[in-house]
Amino acid sequence: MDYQKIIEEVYQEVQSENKRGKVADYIPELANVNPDQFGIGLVDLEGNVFGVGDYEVPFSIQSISKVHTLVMVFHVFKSKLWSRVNVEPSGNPFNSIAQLEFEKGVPRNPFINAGALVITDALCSKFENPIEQISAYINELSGKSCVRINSSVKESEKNHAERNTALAYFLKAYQNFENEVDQVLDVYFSHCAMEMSCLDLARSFSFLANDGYSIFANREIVSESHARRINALMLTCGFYDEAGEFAFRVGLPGKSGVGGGVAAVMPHKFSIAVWSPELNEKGNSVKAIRALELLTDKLSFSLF
Ligand SMILES: NC(=O)CC[C@H](N)C(=O)O
Repeated sequence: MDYQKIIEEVYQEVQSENKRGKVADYIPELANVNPDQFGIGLVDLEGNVFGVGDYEVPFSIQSISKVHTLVMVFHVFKSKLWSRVNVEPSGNPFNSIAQLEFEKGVPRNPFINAGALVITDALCSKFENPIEQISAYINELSGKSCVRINSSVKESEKNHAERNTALAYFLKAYQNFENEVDQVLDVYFSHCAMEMSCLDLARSFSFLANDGYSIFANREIVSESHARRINALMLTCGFYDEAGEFAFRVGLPGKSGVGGGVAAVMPHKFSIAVWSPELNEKGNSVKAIRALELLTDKLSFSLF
């Protein structure tokens, strides 16, 4: 399979269609990125890498980091975690407050903000220095030291943290939050403000395409059955209230972030990350989703 040729074709087609969206500005620092950037990085299970466009430019991974933090806790907490977070698609925006109250403080899934805050809280209970642990973990998955926390993005989000702070206090009111709200939010904003390139991000997701074994870390990260469950969660919940649409159009487990990135896996074949900062109204990258749709069309396979 000539992945390089295929992603170059996809890149050209998406560029010529030039579908536009709007860069996230509720985190003001994110609005300062050049909206024309666009990159695709793909890694196969032998470790061959393929890339086109801005695939080596670091960008803000935002909610894609929720997959890494979930994996860290999945391993440690096993089934106990699932009394604190559900595994159902939310059908609501990622920062919905109404749904959390309606469901009595148990978030729908680990990828909406409320669920990710529970996961980050669990990491704070487990580790003395969670930020360092998360960075080291992602570096290990990528097989190199590539994670950098952009402190301007972190501070920018901290200064506009009303909704996430409200979600954290709601969780605390329902006794689903063990640590101090400010401490957990600081760790959460830090992992959202991590920057990586498409290529390094694709490397960090490779184990999910490979039954849990990372060829970059040279070890089993999670068991084969856990890898299947994490992929199921990405397929059903990875794109918030657009998860159905992504499964319909693309058909791969994946996760988006408001920095404009999408990471996805084709089990037993490859992992891929696509980045373009302009978003649709659901907070997902317009060009990244289109690129993945064209890719699975050209490959004539997806999960289905
Ligand atoms: N969907 C996202 O990428 C949201 C992440 C962002 N840091 C937030 O908490 O709002």
